[in-house]
Amino acid sequence: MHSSTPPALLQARELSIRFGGHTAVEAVSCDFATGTLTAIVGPNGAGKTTFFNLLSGQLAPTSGRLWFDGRDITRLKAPKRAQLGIGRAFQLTNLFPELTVRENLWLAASARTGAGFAMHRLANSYMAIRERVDHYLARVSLTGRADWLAATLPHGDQRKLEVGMLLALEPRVFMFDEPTAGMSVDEVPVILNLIQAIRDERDKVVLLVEHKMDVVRSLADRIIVLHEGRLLDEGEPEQVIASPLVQQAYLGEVLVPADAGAAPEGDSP
Ligand SMILES: Nc1ncnc2c1ncn2[C@@H]1O[C@H](COP(=O)(O)OP(=O)(O)OP(=O)(O)O)[C@@H](O)[C@H]1O
Repeated sequence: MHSSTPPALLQARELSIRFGGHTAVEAVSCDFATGTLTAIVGPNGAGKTTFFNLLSGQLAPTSGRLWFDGRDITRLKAPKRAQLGIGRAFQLTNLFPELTVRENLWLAASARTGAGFAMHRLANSYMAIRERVDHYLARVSLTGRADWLAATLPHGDQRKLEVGMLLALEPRVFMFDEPTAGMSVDEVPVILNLIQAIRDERDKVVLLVEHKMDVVRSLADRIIVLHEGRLLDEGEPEQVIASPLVQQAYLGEVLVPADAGAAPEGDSP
């Protein structure tokens, strides 16, 4: 009856969603344990974004169940899941362009507190939020631009602000959807370092949808591969990427670098 390891923080069980006659995600079951960074990969149209939407609550499954911290959250909508601690960075849609960087972070930081109307509690809460905003401003290297309107930031800084807002929400599950998409080469390491730092804290679940295999290799402890809506394989990145089944699913998309030195089949000495 008693298992030695605690159950994973987030557990998907037989999650499926159909759009009309098309099953975009089919009976996907997997666990996401605290302290791990899982990359969700797969060819175009494999169901990665749809699966992410099922986890964050943007979509409700046709069948299956989702558990968070022992609670069945299958029917909870995205805002409620966010409140429980499932935070997702969207591609810039979470920013308020007419507010400053500091104000954006303030909104995220204050979303976690419920100070009520008692003055002393409000003052304490105000000071705590101010401290957190300063902390997250520094963490995403935006202290010097705290008073800029979000709309006027360069693209890379907007992405940093978005990660900062996610950090300020202090979730237990961090979801990143192609976090470096559209960023210039010199901006990419800043975002990757931030994600790596979250991963290295080892007390969060980090989920990443990512096409770039070098990013996956450098960050992920584990990969899950979706193909035609199904879970094709899961495990350690190098092992999964090298699997013939996964290679075949990508139908010629290059997953293994040219220097991997794979000999043709049947070419044994
Ligand atoms: N709202 C929807 N209505 C109908 N079909 C949809 C809907 N959303 C997704 N699909 C279909 O479900 C399948 C999976 O799409 P999804 O966007 O999740 O794939 P993906 O792996 O994220 O692809 P990509 O890597 O190209 O972003 C696709 O065939 C897509 O056309």
